[in-house]
Amino acid sequence: MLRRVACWMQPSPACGCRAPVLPSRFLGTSPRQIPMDANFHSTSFLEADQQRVLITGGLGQLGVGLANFLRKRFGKDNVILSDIRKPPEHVFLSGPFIYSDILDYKNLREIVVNNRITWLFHYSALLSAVGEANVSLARAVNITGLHNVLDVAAEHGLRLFVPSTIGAFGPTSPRNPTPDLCIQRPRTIYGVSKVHAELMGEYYYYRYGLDFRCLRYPGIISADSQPGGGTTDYAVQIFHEAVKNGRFECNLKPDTRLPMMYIDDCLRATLEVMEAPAESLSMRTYNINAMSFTPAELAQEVLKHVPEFQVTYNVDPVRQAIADSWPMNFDDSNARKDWGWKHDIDLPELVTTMLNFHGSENRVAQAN
Ligand SMILES: NC(=O)C1=CN([C@@H]2O[C@H](COP(=O)(O)OP(=O)(O)OC[C@H]3O[C@@H](n4cnc5c(N)ncnc54)[C@H](O)[C@@H]3O)[C@@H](O)[C@H]2O)C=CC1
Ligand SMILES: CC(=O)[C@H](N)C(=O)O
Repeated sequence: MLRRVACWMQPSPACGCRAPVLPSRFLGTSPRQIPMDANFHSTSFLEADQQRVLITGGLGQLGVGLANFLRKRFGKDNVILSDIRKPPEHVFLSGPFIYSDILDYKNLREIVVNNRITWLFHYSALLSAVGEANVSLARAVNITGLHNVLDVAAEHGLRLFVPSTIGAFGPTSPRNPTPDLCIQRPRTIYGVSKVHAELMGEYYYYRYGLDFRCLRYPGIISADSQPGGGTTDYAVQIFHEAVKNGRFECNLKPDTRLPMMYIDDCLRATLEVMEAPAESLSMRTYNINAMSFTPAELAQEVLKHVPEFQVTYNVDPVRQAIADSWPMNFDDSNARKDWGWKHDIDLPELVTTMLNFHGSENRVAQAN
């Protein structure tokens, strides 16, 4: 018995004992358990080169950008965006879109089978602030939904990417900097569900051989998509308001320091870790980082381009309490060492890029 348990505690089944079996719900109506090496989902070598990708929760801040990015790599028709919301026309016309509710296991399985999916990027989630406003929904989507995704991925031999977050740490974690491995006792349902995702993914890797890969993202800043209800949202909204109104009311205190990243770096990191050779990964979950700033520092940088810009502060106590428990700086040295992670965009380039985007949008809007 002890020998069997020890087998799935090792990353590779080198000990010569039986391959691990899949959890029982993989078997549909059959009571039998099928060994993982049964190979009933085998693909030819040629097919294995051409990934077929599914993105869940793809209509949020990050999913459409990820789809565009992956379509350049794998071809438009090989990347399917999915969500429970109705896509805007430009997204619907830009490539395959499908309805997928991650709480519906059979629907998820049908999509994976019918589309011969090989890689799954699991983006569906309720973020930190909306999660606190609706804990039971956050628990369902972020935890039960994850279980469905893990099972489908393990059953069909998918490579699975699940993003985690700086929010997976809490007030008892070291905050400046926060290493990959340390105490994780988050105080939000979002953070708790992400720690759960990290641990379950790692467990499925050791137990069932699931190729689970996970990055802890900092707050992500994007120009052409809106944030979905998080604590770091201010760092996206500030640019829109600076260009449109010349002023911004910030819901965090001026000295609240958080790790942040421009979306292009985030999406590149995501593809890089998915393409990294398995032997280069010493862990299944990595911190990634680019920059770290406070609202006051960000406002100062914006002021260099918009001299009349004014910031006021009207602190949201829920978001402030969350931010005060999160990392201030993120230690991503393992990602840099293992698979060569390197960010491109620092604060000055971020501000120029964001203001240029919103400036040109504004000029187009005024001209029309
Ligand atoms: N945006 C950020 O700053 C960061 C994001 N992340 C993670 O990256 C992922 C993507 O983030 P965002 O795009 O910002 O999130 P978002 O909140 O903007 O989008 C999440 C999407 O999930 C969908 N969704 C909700 N319930 C669903 C269900 N039952 N079935 C299928 N889809 C459902 C929503 O309709 C929404 O389009 C999330 O897992 C998030 O935790 C991690 C750290 C930072
Ligand atoms: C950092 C995140 O995970 C997200 N943007 C949030 O603020 O909830």
